[in-house]
Amino acid sequence: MTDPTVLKLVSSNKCFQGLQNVYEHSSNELKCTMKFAAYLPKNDSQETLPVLIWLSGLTCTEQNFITKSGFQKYAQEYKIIVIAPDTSPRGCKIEGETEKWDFGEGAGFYVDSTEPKWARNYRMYSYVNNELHEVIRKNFTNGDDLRVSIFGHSMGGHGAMISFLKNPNKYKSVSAFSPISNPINCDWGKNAFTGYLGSNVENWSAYDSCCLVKQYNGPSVEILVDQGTEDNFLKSNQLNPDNLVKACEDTSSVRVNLRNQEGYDHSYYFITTFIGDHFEFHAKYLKN
Ligand SMILES: N[C@@H](CCC(=O)N[C@@H](CSC=O)C(=O)NCC(=O)O)C(=O)O
Repeated sequence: MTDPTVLKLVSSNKCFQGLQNVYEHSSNELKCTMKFAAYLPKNDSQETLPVLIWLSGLTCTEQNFITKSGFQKYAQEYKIIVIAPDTSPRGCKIEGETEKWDFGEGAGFYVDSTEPKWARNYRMYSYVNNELHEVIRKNFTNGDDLRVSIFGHSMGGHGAMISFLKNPNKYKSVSAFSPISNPINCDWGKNAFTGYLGSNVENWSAYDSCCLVKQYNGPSVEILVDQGTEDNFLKSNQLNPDNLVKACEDTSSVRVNLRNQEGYDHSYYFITTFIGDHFEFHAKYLKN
């Protein structure tokens, strides 16, 4: 086994005084080489900075968020390290892995697969919530306790929500852009969960935010969700944010602040418009 915390620097670009870096490392969870992006704000103090993990959507790599969202301005302003991993293992030579854009490579759905064909490599849930935390602790902090929050877009917005709801002790806050809110009830989710988790739908609820809010036992939380009203994936019932709002009505400990943003679509033009609000939201929790 190689040490996943040993990083190779792939690229480094100065951006808003800090550095936008991309690293490569050998993942034990995914059994392949993975890339992830790390924005490191300029930090003249000795203080360990808090961390925000971004999870991207279907078809993305570690590049989409860092090249399209313009988040670096806010990461430097609030002095928050931002980590953006790839969305699946790559190059595992699994038959059919690259045939579809919404399953396999680029579409790990942030679950730990149980179906034998995928179970060895497709473990994005454990990669994000365990291995990546170890990598961050060893490389980007002074050994201090981690202060980490999590957010994401679409498949990654849902990945952020389930990561938080299953690990309230690991994260300070959570937010999402256009999340696939109820995957067990939409075509993308049904297809991916059948492939990764098998056809027994009872096994799917462990990775569905609408089911998880009902079992949530952490401290009271508010999830910030931004959703564009002109989002084609909203119109084709892949996202279903109202199901999440409804699921939260039955619990007192999870509240969703769903902001329907008039005229915006599913793209990074939407994300870049509201990314500053999400940094302001997370900074409140990370700095306390
Ligand atoms: N190829 C697809 C569209 C794929 C797409 O829109 N992906 C979104 C995330 S969708 C949910 O997870 C995305 O973030 N794309 C990357 C980008 O840079 O925009 C199609 O043709 O419909």
